[in-house]
Amino acid sequence: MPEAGTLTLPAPAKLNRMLHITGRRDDGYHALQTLFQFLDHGDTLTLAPRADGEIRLDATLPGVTSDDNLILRAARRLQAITGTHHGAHITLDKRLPMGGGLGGGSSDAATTLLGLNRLWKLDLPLASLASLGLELGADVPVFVRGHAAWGEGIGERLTPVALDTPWFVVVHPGVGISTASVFGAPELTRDTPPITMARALQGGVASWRNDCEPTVRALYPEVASALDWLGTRAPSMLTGTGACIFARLEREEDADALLAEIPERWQAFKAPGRNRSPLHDALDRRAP
Ligand SMILES: C[C@@](CO)(OP(=O)(O)O)[C@H](O)COP(=O)(O)OP(=O)(O)OC[C@H]1O[C@@H](n2ccc(N)nc2=O)[C@H](O)[C@@H]1O
Ligand SMILES: Nc1ncnc2c1ncn2[C@@H]1O[C@H](COP(=O)(O)OP(=O)(O)O)[C@@H](O)[C@H]1O
Repeated sequence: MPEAGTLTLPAPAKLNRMLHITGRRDDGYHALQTLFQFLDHGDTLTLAPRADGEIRLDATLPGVTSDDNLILRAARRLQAITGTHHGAHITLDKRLPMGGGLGGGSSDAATTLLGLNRLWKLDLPLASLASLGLELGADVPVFVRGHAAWGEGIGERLTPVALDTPWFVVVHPGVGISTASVFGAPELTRDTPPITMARALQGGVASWRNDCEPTVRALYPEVASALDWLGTRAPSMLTGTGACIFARLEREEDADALLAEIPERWQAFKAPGRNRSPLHDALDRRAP
């Protein structure tokens, strides 16, 4: 039995159903236009109260010290800005590949912010948690808001949208890609003319593409061969700066059939798309 007051919450993955790079800001960050959608698949966090004000994290991630872990950074920031005397013991069940373009670290941070807001009875509004989250990473606000969204700026200017919700097969081609390395590549397309959200939505899935894809293909041949392989089975794309790619399928049976065919050297999973984050569904099910 979990301890009274303990919260077990999902930290879902995101997909970028399309991603355009429309420019570069003075601080070096890239201006994006993107459609974010959630998957019903991700990490799980367990948050238990601690009376002594300490924050402890049980999570060993390769290459990430506890102090760098976005979960601990999110918890400490929330403690600092609210001055709360509460503490927490946080456990992470990590399922999402790191640096996969699925936003796992950002989602963990958002689940920490919303979960501790609930556990510590802070009652901070989503807008405050989203701006706090943005300090931790460009992808955190969409996970805090919890709606599929048209994202602009560096992904923090969000307009909720309802996208099609097919099944996806997500393939990890086994290479790690750092977001900074893709955004730093000289050959990256950075001048896609901005479009309106209405045009992106009207164009529909056949018109959606990811501007990072040509650069990632060139730098990471294994991602290129996974995209070529998957693309012969179903419409497929890169998410974020990779390394994960995803195929879109109408039915779960189609996803199962495709999964059965994936070459053993690549990891893969299936999940349905969601326009509302499974995190927000879980919090609603546990009314305060
Ligand atoms: C590209 C996207 C699209 O959803 O996804 P991922 O592939 O990382 O999941 C995100 O915008 C990524 O967001 P996130 O992963 O939070 O990025 P951050 O940690 O804030 O940034 C890492 C580094 O990438 C570069 N960066 C990031 C975002 C951006 N719009 N322009 C950039 O130039 C910066 O050099 C930054 O220091
Ligand atoms: N809790 C966490 N989970 C995953 N990555 C984390 C976490 N905390 C910090 N990181 C760092 O953030 C980087 C980006 O992680 P992630 O969000 O999984 O990938 P992406 O931004 O490509 O979607 C990781 O490579 C890792 O160095």
